[in-house]
Amino acid sequence: MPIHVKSEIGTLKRVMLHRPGQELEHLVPGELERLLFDDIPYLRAARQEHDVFAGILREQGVEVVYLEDLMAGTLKGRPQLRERFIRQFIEEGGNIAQKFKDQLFRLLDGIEDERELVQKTMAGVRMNELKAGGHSPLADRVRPDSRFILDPIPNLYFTRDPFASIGCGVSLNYMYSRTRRRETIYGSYILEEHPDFAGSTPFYYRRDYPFSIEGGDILNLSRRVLAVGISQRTTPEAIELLAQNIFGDDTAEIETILAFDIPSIRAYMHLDTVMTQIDYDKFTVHPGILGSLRVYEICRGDHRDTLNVTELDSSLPVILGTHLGLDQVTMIRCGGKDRVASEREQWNDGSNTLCIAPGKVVVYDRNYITNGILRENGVEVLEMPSSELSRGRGGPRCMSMPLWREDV
Ligand SMILES: NC(=[NH2+])NCCC[C@H](N)C(=O)O
Repeated sequence: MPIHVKSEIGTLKRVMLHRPGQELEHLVPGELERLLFDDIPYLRAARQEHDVFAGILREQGVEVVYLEDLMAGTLKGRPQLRERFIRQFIEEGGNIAQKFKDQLFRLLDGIEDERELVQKTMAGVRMNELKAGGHSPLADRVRPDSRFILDPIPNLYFTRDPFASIGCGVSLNYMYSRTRRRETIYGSYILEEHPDFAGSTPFYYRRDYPFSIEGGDILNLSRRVLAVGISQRTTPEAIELLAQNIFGDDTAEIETILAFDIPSIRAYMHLDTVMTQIDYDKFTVHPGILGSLRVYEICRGDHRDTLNVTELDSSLPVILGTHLGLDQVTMIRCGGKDRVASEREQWNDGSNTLCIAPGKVVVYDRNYITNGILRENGVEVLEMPSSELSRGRGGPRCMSMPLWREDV
């Protein structure tokens, strides 16, 4: 089995990352909001930070695989698949891409090396790269060279979101924003065509389903319990479909899905932006969600495809404790008691820790107050530099997709 993730904390053995590329250099001020960035990271420094991240993981015995390499490996030596990929990519690239689809195809197909081809699809294609001319004489004058024929995909370094490992299967997601939808094309080719994955991975969600769901909302609490955020990105309808598919798969061990209804705002974005598990009995949490959080328990219904849903009325630590079989669960507040620190560190993903073994996490160095509190609670904290990567509003958990964790 190529995927095996039955907890949030089991020793991490294999993880998928994406090293930020040219797509970040294609961010421009007028497009930041649409492309879900708050600033333009300095690519060189962002890559250095990312390499430190990968280095920390390797030092801890984790095998790091890169999205771009898996994708290139999928296409290698398969001209028909390669052609299908390019055509699909252009097809889903929006209206302007349709207008220039033949030129785009020639440009992309002309890139021989698979890895370079994949990186080019990520980076986007500008008007002045096409030798065309004359097709949009008015638009060309109004919006010259800087215009993108194929948009860049700058959020790719958040590999957590387009697909999510659940047990031995995956949820291949339908993304909330148009700007992130093509990210899941890579996942679909890798999972369906790469020799290491093809044929052995059950899908619990598919990218052509109509309701949005993103990996940052999916937490593997234990082999039997999955937590999913209802958020800006993930709809309750998507969670119902996910639940039906999981419960319909006899090989899946999950018996309960907890749906956490978190406020639908950008600062909270995904469940993992406000809560992550860091040890058997410890979680980080943004205090902002504690008051108003509603939690629903979803189990198999009495008939095929039906679901039983109950609203739980206990507090968050009690709910987590009950479902993990623990007497007590410690919730560590991001930023501690200081409200300013807690809002600031939450904004910079202080709660978004990547747990690589029980009680051992990778975090951003800039969230020094939260990191100090984690240490006081006996957690081993491995810090990575974070000036540039944090500008994309995601932390170490968002930047990693575990493929294999040891069982706990
Ligand atoms: N799992 C996460 N929290 N991912 C963070 C993704 C950040 C990205 N800029 C977005 O808005 O989609």
